[in-house]
Amino acid sequence: MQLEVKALKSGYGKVQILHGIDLIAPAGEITAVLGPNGAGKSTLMKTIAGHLPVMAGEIRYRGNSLAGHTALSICKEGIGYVPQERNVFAELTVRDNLSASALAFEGAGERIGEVLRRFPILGERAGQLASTLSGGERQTLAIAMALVAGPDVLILDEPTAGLAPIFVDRIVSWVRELAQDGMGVIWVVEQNPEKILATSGTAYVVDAGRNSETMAAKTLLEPGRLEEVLLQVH
Ligand SMILES: Nc1ncnc2c1ncn2[C@@H]1O[C@H](COP(=O)(O)OP(=O)(O)OP(=O)(O)O)[C@@H](O)[C@H]1O
Repeated sequence: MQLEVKALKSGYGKVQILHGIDLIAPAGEITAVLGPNGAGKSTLMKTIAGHLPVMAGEIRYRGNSLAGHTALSICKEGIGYVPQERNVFAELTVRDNLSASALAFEGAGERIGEVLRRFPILGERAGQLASTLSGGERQTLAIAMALVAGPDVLILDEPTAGLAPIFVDRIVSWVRELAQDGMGVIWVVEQNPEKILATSGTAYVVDAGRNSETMAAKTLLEPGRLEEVLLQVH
């Protein structure tokens, strides 16, 4: 069971940003996506999640094409998406954020307790407004909200950007556990990608809306390799 993107073109209105992206995200693996600012990484994630229309190409999951599906139906197919920004309801409590996320999904209410146990940091703050959470706590809540829907694939857009190292470690290890349990994960990596690259399968480098290079993620940990790959794209 894998998610497959083929020759994907997409953008905003008439402005085309992706010019034919290929990517495969297998179950049970973390697939890393990296590239310079403005390369189109978030645009790719938004398109897979159904927040932007497919202009051309394909997104296939479980043998079905997802093109033309709404964001909600893609979520119901089992693809969870945690956007980079505005990913929680600030004026709701932690528990109400999880309940809101559960509304559209059968059986999701029961997963709230499970998620609160998996993330004790949220269990302790269940009655607290999301606006009062730290950056790391908020990001944990955003991931937990996606998990309440019971996804098989999780798309994380720079989930550890700007977080304290302790939260980076926690989130990396939670996500690693999810992948070990069989979930497919697409992780858009940020400036300090070593921790996630060390535990990822394939890394896709994107530049100017196109695939630039694809390699085993661990090879990017060789001295100087990451800089080399990212510099080449300029
Ligand atoms: N809502 C929008 N309307 C028009 N253009 C947009 C919109 N959002 C992003 N873009 C443009 O699309 C291009 C790709 O942006 P995108 O956010 O996908 O890049 P990215 O690789 O995720 O960058 P970053 O690493 O900075 O997050 C950029 O040129 C950006 O200005």
